Amino acid sequence: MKKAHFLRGFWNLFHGYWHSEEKWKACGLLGVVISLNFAMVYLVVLINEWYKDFYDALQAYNYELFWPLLGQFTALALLHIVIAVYAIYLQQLLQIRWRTWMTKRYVSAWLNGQSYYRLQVVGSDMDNPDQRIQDDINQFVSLTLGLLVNILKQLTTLAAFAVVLWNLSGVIEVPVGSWNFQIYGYMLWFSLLYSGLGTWFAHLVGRKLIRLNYDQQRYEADFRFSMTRVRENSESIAFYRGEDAERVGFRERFGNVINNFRALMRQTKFLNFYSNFYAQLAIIAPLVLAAPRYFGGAMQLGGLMQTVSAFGRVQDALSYFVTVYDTIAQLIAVIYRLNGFTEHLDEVEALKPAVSRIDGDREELVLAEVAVALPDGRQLVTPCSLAFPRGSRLLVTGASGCGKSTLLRTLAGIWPFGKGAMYVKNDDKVLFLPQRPYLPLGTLRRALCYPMPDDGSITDDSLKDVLKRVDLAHFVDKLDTVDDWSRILSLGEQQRIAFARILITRPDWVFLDEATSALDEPREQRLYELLREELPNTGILSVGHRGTLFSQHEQELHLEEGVWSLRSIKKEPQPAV
Ligand SMILES: Nc1ncnc2c1ncn2[C@@H]1O[C@H](COP(=O)(O)OP(=O)(O)OP(=O)(O)O)[C@@H](O)[C@H]1O
Repeated sequence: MKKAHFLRGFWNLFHGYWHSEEKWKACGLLGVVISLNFAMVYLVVLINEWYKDFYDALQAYNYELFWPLLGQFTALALLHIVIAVYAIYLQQLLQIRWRTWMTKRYVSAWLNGQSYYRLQVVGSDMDNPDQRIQDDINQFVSLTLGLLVNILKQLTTLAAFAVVLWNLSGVIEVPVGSWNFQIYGYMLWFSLLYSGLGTWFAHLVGRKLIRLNYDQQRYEADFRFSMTRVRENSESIAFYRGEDAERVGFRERFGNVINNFRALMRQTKFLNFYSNFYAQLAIIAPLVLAAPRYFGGAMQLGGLMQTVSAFGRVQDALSYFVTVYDTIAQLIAVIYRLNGFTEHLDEVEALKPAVSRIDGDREELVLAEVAVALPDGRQLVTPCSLAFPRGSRLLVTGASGCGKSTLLRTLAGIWPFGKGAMYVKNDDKVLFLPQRPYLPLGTLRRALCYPMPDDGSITDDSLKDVLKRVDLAHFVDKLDTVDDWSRILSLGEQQRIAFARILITRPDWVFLDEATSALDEPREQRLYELLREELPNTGILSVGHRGTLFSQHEQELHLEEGVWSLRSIKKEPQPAV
């Protein structure tokens, strides 16, 4: 990612929370966290001064100062402990608030306008939205806050100890030929040079980690996702005895995880060699540099110890960017992924529904020039204009793959390719039933009421009554049983639950996409008759292949190679009983 892209990407993700309704609380909390960190730096400066007094007292065998100085240290250390604990606690508090805010935003963007579905339709869901929301937001918030607070803390440390080091360094004379150069604050210059070079080398070694970290997360998520799919489709795979095929898939995906991790290990090894070497060298460097002044008598033991400690602090502060390289690499990868996800969400959000619902005062449902296309622009159904009176029944037929389900998706407003309008009466309820009903996790009551909340607004008696009507009387005592109902109920039973939902919702129009495909024919007939008795004014549009469906409908909309035709269905005379 280019630097400008990275900065823009960072800003896109960062600024929202800090301009939100929570901004004042967030700024207040951040202010306290930063102040506590500054206080810690101040205490470390005091401890550094204490070093001088303490070692000078030791060198002078001054026992009278020994205990008071230890007492002073204890007080400083205790204060430091309390501040350090609260600095982290409050930083975590800010982190959880920020994460909550961002997660809410992303979850609602993902759910709004059926983006979760559209991402799949346009093929952009390859990159695991669940991981973006659950893991990447968390990482973004914790890494950003950590970096922000630490950078400020290290800069303050640098400034404070640069002054200390400058004052302690004195002057060193460097003979060059016949000249004697006097260098003021030479220890400070040396530590700046040392860390500057260190950071640059770390960049050379560490930059490959950015891409590798990004890929690692992606490969891990793909591997996890492939296993989730096996769990979700366990029965089909077990019937096919598809274990070997799955094993091959797992091996490939896990192979990607491992190969990338090996590359990551190699690169991290180089970086670790380098950063450890760098850190060890930083221990002896100040001793070597201060030695001439100490042995020359210009500095006491206290001064030497204070110098070593101050050099270490300046060193730590400057080399923060060396040790933190890995974190920055991770943050860049997270920013890259989250921005990619945001862009995909924006793209699908910009896709308007192909067919818009227009509310009016007509008593019928009217399709005006409804045409359906595929994502690549090919036309699937040519423009179609029809009117259905309230309570009428239309059967959509046609060869497999001709576009029946896609026509229903278009009318439901979830398919973004095509055009036209659907006119319905104000506030008419329209319900769409897919072939495989979705049953949420939880109680049977919740599955039955879905997508309405199971808040008790529908009485137990009416739920039980509906269950009996759709031939699920044996489940009436299980309304409050929590389970994965899509695993327990057969597909036919799930389809009967979906019919039960129609009776509960009482829509004005219902669109059924092969919603009885798993039922035996007598049951299918009974359910359609039940709808006729209970909801005589509800218009029904069904998609299906079965011949038995004809007797339940009045008209047939036949699709053939994108062209539609409408005909009435003649009722066969009923045999005399
Ligand atoms: N997301 C998509 N991207 C590209 N093509 C798609 C997509 N979804 C569906 N199609 C194509 O659209 C065509 C119509 O599919 P659709 O599911 O509407 O057929 P159908 O008539 O309902 O078939 P069936 O009777 O087998 O259920 C198919 O050729 C299918 O491959």
